[in-house]
Amino acid sequence: MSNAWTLTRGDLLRTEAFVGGRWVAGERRLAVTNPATGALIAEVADTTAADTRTAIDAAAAAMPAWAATPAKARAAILRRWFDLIMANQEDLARLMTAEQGKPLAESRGEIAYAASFIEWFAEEAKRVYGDVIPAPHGGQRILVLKQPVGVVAAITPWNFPAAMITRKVGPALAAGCGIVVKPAAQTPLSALALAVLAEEAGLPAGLLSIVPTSDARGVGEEMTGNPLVRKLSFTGSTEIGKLLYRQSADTVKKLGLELGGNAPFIVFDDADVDEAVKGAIASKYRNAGQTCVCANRLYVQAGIHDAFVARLADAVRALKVGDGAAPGIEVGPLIEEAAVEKVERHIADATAKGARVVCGGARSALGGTFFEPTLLVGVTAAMAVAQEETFGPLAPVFRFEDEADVIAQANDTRFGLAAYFYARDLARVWRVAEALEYGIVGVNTGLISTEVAPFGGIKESGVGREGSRYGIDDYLEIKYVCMGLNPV
Ligand SMILES: NC(=O)c1ccc[n+]([C@@H]2O[C@H](COP(=O)([O-])OP(=O)(O)OC[C@H]3O[C@@H](n4cnc5c(N)ncnc54)[C@H](O)[C@@H]3O)[C@@H](O)[C@H]2O)c1
Ligand SMILES: O=C[C@H](O)CS(=O)(=O)O
Repeated sequence: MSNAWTLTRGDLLRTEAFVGGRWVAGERRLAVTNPATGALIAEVADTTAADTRTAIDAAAAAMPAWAATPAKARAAILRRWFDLIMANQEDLARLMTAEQGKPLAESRGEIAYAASFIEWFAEEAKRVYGDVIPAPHGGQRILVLKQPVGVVAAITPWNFPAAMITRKVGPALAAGCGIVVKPAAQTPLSALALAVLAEEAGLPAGLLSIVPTSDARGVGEEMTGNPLVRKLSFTGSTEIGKLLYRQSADTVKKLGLELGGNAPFIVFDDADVDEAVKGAIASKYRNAGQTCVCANRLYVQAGIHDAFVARLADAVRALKVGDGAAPGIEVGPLIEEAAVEKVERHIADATAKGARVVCGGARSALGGTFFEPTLLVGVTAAMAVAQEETFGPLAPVFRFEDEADVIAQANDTRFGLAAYFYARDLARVWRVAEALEYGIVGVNTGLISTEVAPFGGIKESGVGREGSRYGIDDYLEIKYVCMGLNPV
């Protein structure tokens, strides 16, 4: 590892791929660099579609014994994995900050969040209940069984290199499935380290594979085309989600799609302004604005607009930008140059159409992919930020007059993942929470991420839910058994 850190457990920095229970070096290598410094961290095995096929075959072979394992025994292995992840939280956080760039405090938080899905689904594994239904005819028994869906393929993004993986692997293994994971090429190290600990926890060989690759298209085609794969779980952009949706049609796979967002963040006149500012900072600038549930549009009612903007500007200016490995850093680098260019494009488009920069607005003097936390006012629906997901540290503020108007504006998007609003009038809270067309609504809070709640979007933000007691359903098939008791 070529940056300043050392790991307590050096074996957590794995560069081989984990394929069908074997660590394989592969013929090609994939470079992993630190977005804060540009330094090479490691070169990992660059796997192929053939490796993915091998992993799928291994998962199919390992599944029957795993599905036949008593749920309590499966749960015990998942629990041991949870314990190992938490025992190695610091090393895993350092790896994550090195490859993804988020501040170390956020990485520690993500490791705990990622582990919580393993803990949660270890418990859910023991509660996969069926039904016995009163038969309409005598001499019959009607049963409903729930069985594992089959081999699962997962494709995950770079912005949450651990949590987006355990949010899929947890329920898959709990349900009795095997799973093959293709992490983002930018952040494979966290995924491989999780596999080291899964193996240590006693997960039987073949049930989990991690296939880093520079050939996302080829591996994706294997995952979506291989008939042994019965479910595809994807987290990433809506554009790629639609592509994978189409590719999965020929083998009629179950799909879990966690896609892009365009979250409105609405502040009504009766809001607690200080709390709203705290929520806006938490929602907008977490992971340098690179989360699917980041506030993407801030709507502020006319009566408190100026007071809110002034206090938000003070808070934005106070954010500490730098290498996430350094103490006290709150905003790290963006993942790559293209991400910075998108933020610049959104700012240029907005200011050209009349918006004003209150603070930030340009690349950081730190250079590289660091960008100044930015606040714009005078933003309108005619600007790109109104319809496109910025995925960077840019907060565009729209002024609004009345509730019906702002709900119409907030819902005027093809996305429907997360929305937030601050208000204290109880009738308004109910009206607005029910009127917003989103899978997730935060009321008087900017942070909604937890394993106990169903996470997912509507419209072009996706299909299905992850986490919560609902999250295991998509990894199960329902079988109806009609049992005649009068043998002919
Ligand atoms: N809804 C959610 O829970 C959620 C969570 C995180 C990120 N996201 C979204 O993801 C996007 C940012 O992440 P990203 O840049 O990694 O997204 P992305 O869609 O570019 O990549 C996501 C994953 O898909 C893979 N991929 C890319 N092209 C592929 C192809 N042709 N076939 C198969 N796989 C392919 C990538 O290698 C990566 O592993 C944003 O839109 C964000 O909103 C959504
Ligand atoms: O980027 C999307 C993730 O799902 C964010 S989180 O789960 O809300 O932390």
